Amino acid sequence: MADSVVSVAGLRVRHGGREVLRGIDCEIARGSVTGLLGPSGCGKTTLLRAIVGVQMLTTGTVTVLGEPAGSRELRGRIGYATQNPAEYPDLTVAEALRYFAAVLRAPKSDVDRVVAEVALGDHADALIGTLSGGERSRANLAVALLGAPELLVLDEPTVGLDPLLRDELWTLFGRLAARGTTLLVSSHVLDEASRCERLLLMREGALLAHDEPDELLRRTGTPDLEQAFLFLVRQGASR
Ligand SMILES: Nc1ncnc2c1ncn2[C@@H]1O[C@H](COP(=O)(O)OP(=O)(O)OP(=O)(O)O)[C@@H](O)[C@H]1O
Repeated sequence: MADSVVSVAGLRVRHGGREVLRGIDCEIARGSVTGLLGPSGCGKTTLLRAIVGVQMLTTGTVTVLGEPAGSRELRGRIGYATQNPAEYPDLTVAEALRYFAAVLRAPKSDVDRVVAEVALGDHADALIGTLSGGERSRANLAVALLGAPELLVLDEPTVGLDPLLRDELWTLFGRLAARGTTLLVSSHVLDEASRCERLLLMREGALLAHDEPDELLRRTGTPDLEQAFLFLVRQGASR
């Protein structure tokens, strides 16, 4: 791919004697929103961790922004929101963001920007320990947006959010991509897939497809992405 931000080749990862990534090859283009979709336990978080550079690889290579994943040079160029963030219940949202902005050497003005982007303005002075689940996941996302990283890796950022907030976040992802940010967003909700420019469909540690949503529907001859996923699973099973 001409301008690929992430390039994964022959990636295998074992956890406790079991192979959880079984030979992944994929490329992610600059300024795109790529959805990583698949059922719980299929290996999405392990793949994201490999891209962010915090996962031991068994074999294969992962290159990010031209550097091996995990390189020092990549610090500050990647934003990562995990599913289980470290939480600071005794800090307010703004205090926690000011702390992370200092650690990441992001400008102070970033705090107000990211609070507005995740629509947490009314809760900026609330203690994190008092936030609802959805507010907490938006605070977590705000940390990943500090410093305007080139690549954003978001592990299930919309879990527990109501449909309106989910829609607002997907609109934000589109806006960030339009500015040139590359986003890789995992989800196990297939209806979110239609909001992505490209999809990585995953099952049992392998990629079933790496396509645009429309192309996937055309290729499988199915009316929606859920049916397309089932078609690909059954096709794989019958081989
Ligand atoms: N540190 C670990 N040690 C042993 N097994 C692990 C470890 N981390 C993950 N696994 C296993 O690897 C598999 C893939 O896990 P992973 O978290 O990557 O899946 P996932 O698709 O992100 O799931 P979910 O959507 O539920 O978060 C699972 O079977 C999980 O139990």
